[in-house]
This record gives sequence, structure tokens and C-alpha cells, in this order.
Amino acid sequence: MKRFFGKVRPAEPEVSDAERELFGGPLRYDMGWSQHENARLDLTLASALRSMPALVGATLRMAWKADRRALIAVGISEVGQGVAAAVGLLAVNAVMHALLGSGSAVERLHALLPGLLAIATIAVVNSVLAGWSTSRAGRLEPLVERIATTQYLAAAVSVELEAIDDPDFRRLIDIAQYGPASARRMIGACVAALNSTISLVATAGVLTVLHPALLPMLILIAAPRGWGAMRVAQERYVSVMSWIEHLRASRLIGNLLTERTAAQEVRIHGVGPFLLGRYKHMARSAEAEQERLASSKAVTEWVAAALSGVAMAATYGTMIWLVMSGHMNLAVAGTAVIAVRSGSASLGALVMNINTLHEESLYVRDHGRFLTEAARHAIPKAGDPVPKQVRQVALDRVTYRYPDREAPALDQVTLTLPMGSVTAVVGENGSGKSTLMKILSGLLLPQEGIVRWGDSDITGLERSQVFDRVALLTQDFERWPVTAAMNIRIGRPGHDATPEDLQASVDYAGAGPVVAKLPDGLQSLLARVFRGAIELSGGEWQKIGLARTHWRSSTSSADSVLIVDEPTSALDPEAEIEAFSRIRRLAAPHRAVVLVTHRMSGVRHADRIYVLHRGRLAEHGSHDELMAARGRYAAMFDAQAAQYVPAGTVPRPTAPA
Ligand SMILES: Nc1ncnc2c1ncn2[C@@H]1O[C@H](COP(=O)(O)OP(=O)(O)OP(=O)(O)O)[C@@H](O)[C@H]1O
Repeated sequence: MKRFFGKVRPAEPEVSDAERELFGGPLRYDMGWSQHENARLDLTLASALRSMPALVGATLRMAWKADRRALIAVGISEVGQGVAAAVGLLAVNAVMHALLGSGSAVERLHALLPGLLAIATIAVVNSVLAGWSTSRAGRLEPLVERIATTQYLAAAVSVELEAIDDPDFRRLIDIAQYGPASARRMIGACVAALNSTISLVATAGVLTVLHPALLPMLILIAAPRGWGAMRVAQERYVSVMSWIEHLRASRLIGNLLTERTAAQEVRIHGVGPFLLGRYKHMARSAEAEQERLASSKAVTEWVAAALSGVAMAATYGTMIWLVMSGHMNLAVAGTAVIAVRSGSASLGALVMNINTLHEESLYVRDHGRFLTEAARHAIPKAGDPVPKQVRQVALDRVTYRYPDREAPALDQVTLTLPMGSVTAVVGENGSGKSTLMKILSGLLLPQEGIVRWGDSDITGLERSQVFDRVALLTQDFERWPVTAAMNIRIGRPGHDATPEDLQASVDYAGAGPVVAKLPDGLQSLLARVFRGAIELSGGEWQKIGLARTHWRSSTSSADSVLIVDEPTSALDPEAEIEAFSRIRRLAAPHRAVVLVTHRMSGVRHADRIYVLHRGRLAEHGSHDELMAARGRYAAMFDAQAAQYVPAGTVPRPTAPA
């Protein structure tokens, strides 16, 4: 019994060897997000029915916002169809009475005619109304999907970077993507549910008039089917939720096998057949889950149909008894048979539609929960304006620890970036350089200490204005699949630009020869995503990235910070020397340049060099001061210099003091 009436629980499928080998264990969504938020996913029938009005209300509000006239048209046509169904049953009753009444056959046929005419007219009216409703609902559905998708995307881009890095939040982003399509389907299900409710109310009214005992019997027929459909939907939802990580991993493997970036290793290292084998293993465990669901659905539906059949037999038995005992005449019984049939069909349809609504509403609820969580993690819009002139940006004993890490990535770091200066940040891998850049740019806020723009604490400033003052060029900068011109202009997309306007940035970055090679110059489509697009080499892309940074910097005259993180990793030696001197030239009076690089030759001309070690500031000073101190910096510099000169002419790297 518990199998059928107990709570729906996630199945515990076998873990495939492939999962263990690739991911260290099973990948299952543990519904942690909802539990973590004290909002346990409650899949009982009562809770479904309780939460549904709010979710249906939210979808209808969206539809109202999208096109209220279309929504009103749908409402009117559905109510009209319900009324037509009731009038149709009354006409059937009149036909039955005429058919089974007294008089000759010809007289009875004459008496039949008005009823038959009414039935035909009602059928025509019904089909006109149904067509009207379908066309209006067809307009509403894509509009609602568009609104929900826009809400989803807008929320996703407005959250703090910390939320994007949080695996739980990422999972929520993943599951919420199904919401917009579900909202679209909910419109159709709402319309169908409204239709079947109205026809059911009409039929129930007629049945009650015919005999009061018929209504409860009708409900008894439909109830088991309602329960069955709801149970199947819940099992399917729990399964989708439990397997979402598995699905994501399978998709990831599929993408890796087809992505351009992995194509070389996939072929040369033989990764293709290896991953394909693992993909098949993982697909097999997902198929086993599908099979389990299908069997469970078959059993549930069989039990529901059996219970419904018993109720149907009891109803017809009661009607026979009522006729035999003289409590119901034959014409009424004839109408009742038709009414019970159409009523149980309406009730069945209503149950199916409520079930669809319930299933879709689970995804719409995830979408809603994502919007709420995204709002909670949104970058605040309020704040003081950033003064145009700030003279310097400074970090004062800043500490930052990633949520899932014990050790801080930055520990009590203090540094100053005066406008017009070049500051270099160096340190071993994992020493905290990128984290420092995220703190500087306002993408992360410090847990301890203060970041100051001039005299203002960054936490009190309007963050979008802080972002507006930061230009970023990282080694993994985005290679947008758009034209070369747009790839540069996107550095400040709100600023209109003709190709001529962008020429200064192209020249600055030394990207002239790159653009000259393109078939349509700056109008050429880049990145091999679309047909006819041109792929650039890593170094050529880096020049385009540098032009983008220049365009961003040159379109603002307010004090700003330019952060360049390994900007020359893909450049040839000549281009690298040239790029470092260009970056230095960007340190205009109203700009502070921060340079993160492992290329020690690029940092020696910086005004000030900060050395990070395990998140702490180990030393700082000019190149000459740091070399004289013979600390970590001197050790790193000597280690690189030793690669370029004959052995013996440069002191061998020593351990830091
Ligand atoms: N999103 C994150 N979540 C958790 N820990 C992180 C995250 N990003 C970085 N870390 C950790 O923070 C520490 C500092 O990382 P960071 O990327 O700032 O170093 P880095 O100096 O830029 O390294 P590299 O020279 O290799 O680029 C590392 O221990 C890293 O594992």
C-alpha cells in the first residue's frame, strides 16, 4: 500500500563504474538547495493543490501582462463552451423525452426535430468558440514564454559573482531553465482546465437535476484516475530532479567530444573512444531509470483504471436499480447515461489538466524560486555615485575567503593604486592574484578590510558605477562570435562606433595586420561558430582583446582602473615587448594600470611591484628595491633570467629570504 499511497521518494539507482571513474561517485541532485533554504520539496497531493492556485495565478498574471485582450477572449470563449455543453445536455434530455414519450413514431420524430436542431446549432457555436480560444491562446503562449525567459536571463546576469561560483546556485540556474517552457504549457493547461471545469459544472448541474445520487457517483469514477495521474507526475518530477546532475554530466561528455577546443586531445590522446565508452555506460543507467519509471507508471495507471472501473459499474448498477424501483424514468436514465459519460470525460480531462498544471507548476515554482534567490543575491542597485576624480584606489587589510575554503585566498592585503601609475602583482600559482583583481574590480566584496575609491568605501558605492570605471583584460577574455568591429566595441557596448572610430584602438593594439588579413576587414565575422566566420590564432585574439580594452579606456575620461591579467601569454616575443610598453602607455593621468603576469620581464618597469604568497603580501617596492632585498621577487626574477643567459652569468636562483 505504501508503494501507492506513501510519499514519492527519489530512487536510489545503481552507480555506474563510469560515474565512479570520471566523477568519483554518483552525481545526483540531492534537493539540497530547497532543504538548505528550509523549504523542503513537499510532493504530497495536498501541498500540490495548496500551492497550485498561487502558481496558476502567477502564470495568469504574466499572461495578463502580456496581452490582456487575448486572455479575456480566451476566458469568454471557454465559459461560452461550458454553457453550450449544459444547453446541449438539456437538448439531449428533450430528445430522449421525445423519443421515449407517447404518440406514434411520426409524431415522436416531429417532436425530436427542435431538440436535434438545437444540438446541431450548439455544436457549430462550440466549434467557433473553440477556434477563437485556440487562436488567442496560441498568441498568449509564446508571449508568456518570452516574459519568463527574459525574467530568467535578467535575473541570471544581475547576481553577484559569488552566487555564480556557488554550486547550489548554479544548480538552481540549471533547473530553472525549464520554467519558461513550462509557463508556456501552463497557459494551454489552464485553458483546458477552465474548459473542463465549466463543462463539468454544467454537467454536474444537469446530473443533480436528473437525480442527486448521480453526482457523487461521477466523482467516484474520476477520483482514482486523478490520484494515478498526480502520482505519475510526482514520480517523474522527483526522477528529473534526482538525475539532473547525471544528465548534465552526460551532456558535458557529449559536448567535450564535439567541441573544437577539445578536438585535438580527443583525437591524439585517444580520449574520444574512452569518453564515448563512459558515455554509453552513463546512458545505460539513465535508461534503467526511464524503464523503472515506465513500469511504475504502468502499474499505477492499471490500479487507477481498475478502481475507476469498479466505480463505473457501481454507478450503472445504481441507475438500473433506480429505474427498476421506479425512482427514475427511462428517458432520464438515457440522458443520465450520456451525462455520466460526458461528465466523467470532463472530470477525466480536468484531472489530466490539473495534473499537467501540477507537473508544470513544479518547474514554474523552480523558476520562481530562482527569481527570488537571484533577487536575494542581486548586485545592489542603490549606492552613492563614484566621484569623477578619485586620485587613487586602495585596499586596506582586505581578507577574502571563498565560501567552501578553509584558508583565505587573500589575507590582510594592503595596497594603493595611484592614478597614472603602473602596479604589478606577481606571485606563485594560487597565491591570490586573480582574487585580488576580482576584489579590486568590485566583483567580490571583502569579508574584512576596506576597498576605497578615493575616500569612499566601495560597499557604499553604486556598484554599476564602479564596474563602469574598471577595464578588464584577462587571459581567458571572451572571444565573442560576432564581427571583429563588435568584438572591439563590446568593450563599451552602449557607446556607438563606426569602423573609423575603432581605428585608433586597432592601431594601439597592433591589430592592423590582423584586420588587414580578414576578408571584410572589421566587418568580418569571428570565431568558427557560424559558416563564413574566421578563426584567429591565440595571439591575434589577444591583440583584438587589447584593442577592446583600449576602446573601453578611451571612451571614458573619469578616473579608472585597468586590470590586465596575463595579457601576453599568447604573444610572440616581439609582440610581447610591444604589448607591455603599450599597456604602460595606457597609464594616463586618470588611469591606474594593474598588471598581473608571470613574465618577470614585463613587470620590471612597473612603478610598484607587489608580491603575493599564499594570499598574503610578502613584499613590495620597485624592481631595484626588490632585487636588492633578495627575497621572493629576486628569486623569481633570477629563475626566469637564468633561462636566457649562458650559465654562470646570472646568480643561480636562491630560496627566498
Ligand atoms: N571560485 C573559487 N572557489 C573556491 N576557491 C577558489 C576559487 N577561485 C580561486 N580559488 C582558490 O583561491 C586561491 C587563490 O586563487 P587565485 O585564482 O586568486 O590565484 P592566482 O594567484 O590567480 O593563481 P594563478 O597564478 O594560478 O592564476 C587558490 O587556492 C584557489 O584554489
